[in-house]
Amino acid sequence: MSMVWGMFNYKRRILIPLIIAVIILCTSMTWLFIAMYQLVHFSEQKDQVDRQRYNIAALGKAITNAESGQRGYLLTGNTLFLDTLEQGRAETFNVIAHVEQESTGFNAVHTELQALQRLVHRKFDSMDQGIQVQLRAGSYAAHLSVSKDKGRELMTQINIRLRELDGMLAELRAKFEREIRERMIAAVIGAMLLCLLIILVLLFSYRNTTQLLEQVWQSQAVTKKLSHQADHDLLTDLPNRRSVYEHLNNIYDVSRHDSKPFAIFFMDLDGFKQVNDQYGHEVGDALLVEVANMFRKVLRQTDFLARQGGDEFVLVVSSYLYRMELVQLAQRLIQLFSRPVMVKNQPLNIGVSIGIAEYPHHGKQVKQLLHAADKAMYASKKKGKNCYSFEGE
Ligand SMILES: Nc1nc2c(ncn2[C@@H]2O[C@H](COP(=O)(O)OP(=O)(O)OP(=O)(O)O)[C@@H](O)[C@H]2O)c(=O)[nH]1
Repeated sequence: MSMVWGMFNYKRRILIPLIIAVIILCTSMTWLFIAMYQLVHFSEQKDQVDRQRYNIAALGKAITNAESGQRGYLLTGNTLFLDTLEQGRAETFNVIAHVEQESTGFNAVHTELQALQRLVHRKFDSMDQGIQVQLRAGSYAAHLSVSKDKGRELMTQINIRLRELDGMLAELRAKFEREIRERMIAAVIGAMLLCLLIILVLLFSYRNTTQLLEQVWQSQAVTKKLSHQADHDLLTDLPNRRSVYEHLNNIYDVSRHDSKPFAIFFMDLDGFKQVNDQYGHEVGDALLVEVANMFRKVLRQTDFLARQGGDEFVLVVSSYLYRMELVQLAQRLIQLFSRPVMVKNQPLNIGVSIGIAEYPHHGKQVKQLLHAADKAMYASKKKGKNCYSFEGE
């Protein structure tokens, strides 16, 4: 019952902390997950911005290349320069396509890029115009200086746009770096919280498990003690009358099955009442304890000794071959009282009367055998005490 109550208490004690632990666990896991997700997201964004900045630099270079091709042609008339112009144009539009592709998600950059694209188209149109005029004129035309100025102005505007774009991207990069730093801190806090929680849960479960085990051990010890008390005599710690019947029934089953004999010694102390009367019950009790110890010393491990009640003891001998062994054992028991028993510095003169009954000679049932041994013990008393008798002899 106490164990069940202990288990109930244990459950109640762990339920609330367990719920709290689960809530903290879920929160910190979600926190950690979000922080990690954002960390990856912002890192990707930052990489995208870095690629954009690289593209912007490449775009400036490509336009300059195309322009140098155009200038070369205008100044020298060598058509090889037109190849440089075309390469520059192709590179420029290739980079613009890249930049456009990468600018999804950055609205401001996208708008700025569209404005830049318009300028680039105008710049190339102006370059083409210059080339057309030169082609028609057949040589370097002086009026080309007008379109040259226009081209310069467009290039200046393009460069301004490119710088602005780069500035915007640099700001975006710094923003993403800040976000990444914050998410990293959040992730570290989440991980630490998780670790702390795991340690707390481990400590908590260790403590509660230990307590539960202690409770179980304690209740097992109590149960064992109670069961021992139920089967044993409190004074001598010998098995009690209840155990005698239990043991005899077991021995009887085995002996009947194996066709082996066993013997019951019914022993009653002689002169015990006088010790009680003369020295008091305390000394009488101590004498009973001392007698139990003296009996134990001369018995074998297979022998079973019990206190039947008062100054009566029962001994069950289950492993012997000849009756002679029983006689020798009875004589050894009687011999124990050949000298006074010393109890609380008092020499006490007592003896023991023994009645012996054997299975199967003196009875085929446990009750019958016990009765026969008891009867034989009375025969010993009648014979003058401090001796042994076999039933019916
Ligand atoms: N001190 C003590 N005395 C007990 C206990 N149980 C029974 N007695 C006493 O033991 C005595 C047993 O009586 P008897 O067996 O007639 O006494 P006895 O002097 O041995 O007499 P015989 O058997 O005829 O030799 C009684 O006086 C009981 O009161 C006990 O646990 N402690």
